[in-house]
Amino acid sequence: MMSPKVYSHAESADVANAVGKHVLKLQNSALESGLTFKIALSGGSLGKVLKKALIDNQDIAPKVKWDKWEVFFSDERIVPLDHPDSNFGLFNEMVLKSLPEGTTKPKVNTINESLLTGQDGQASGADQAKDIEIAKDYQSKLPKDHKLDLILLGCGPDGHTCSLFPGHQLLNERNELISYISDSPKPPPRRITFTFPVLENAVSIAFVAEGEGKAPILKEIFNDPSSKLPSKLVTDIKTGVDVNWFVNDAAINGVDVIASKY
Ligand SMILES: O=C1O[C@H](COP(=O)(O)O)[C@@H](O)[C@H](O)[C@H]1O
Repeated sequence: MMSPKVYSHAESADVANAVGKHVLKLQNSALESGLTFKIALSGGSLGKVLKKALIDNQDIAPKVKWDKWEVFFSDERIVPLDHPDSNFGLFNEMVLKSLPEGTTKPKVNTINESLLTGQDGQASGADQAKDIEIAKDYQSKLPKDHKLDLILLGCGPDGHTCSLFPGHQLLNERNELISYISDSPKPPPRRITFTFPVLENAVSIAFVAEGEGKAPILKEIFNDPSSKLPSKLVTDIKTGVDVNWFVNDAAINGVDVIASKY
């Protein structure tokens, strides 16, 4: 089993710089042996980090080979793509819309909007059959070997990652690569998410977590070997995935972990 590496910096800009350098490293290594770089993104606070790392950082931005990227989402909310809750929408607003004119856009795999029900897809009387169809459709977009070069993850204050929540039955899902969830404790309730078989098959996984608000959950993840939090279970994946954490100093204050600079 590879042990997770933790990279910590005091400032947010330095965390973003470290994330950007890691993305470039994985991008370049993927393109040495293949035609595309397959990366999965998350929502939440990651959007701002991606903008700082891939758009604003002038050392990194010119080295991103957007035309060779194939983008997936580690989880997505069942809402239209321009809805404020959409993880694609966040990436679009923060990153895609900021790409310099003339840049060839990456191939971005979104949920199939035509399968949404109700005005915003979250209408009461939600259609479970449709959610299953949306998950299956998204699963069909994954690479055949369901191998992603890099999965960027967040860690919620409750320890959730992707849309895998503490104690939820989806933590045990082994048959589907993409599952739907209709009872997410964090709104919106209807989502789709990667399951463990996809996470376990990645080349590399990188968590990004910042702020003192994340310190209590990082304490549990790193100080309590018996923790069953989703982010802990992913950190401890034993299939040879290279797992890294990119944090700021405030997030690991009091956490029993040896961190280095990237
Ligand atoms: O709901 C979600 O939350 C997690 C964590 O978000 P953060 O803002 O605490 O970083 C995110 O990774 C996931 O993609 C999103 O759907």
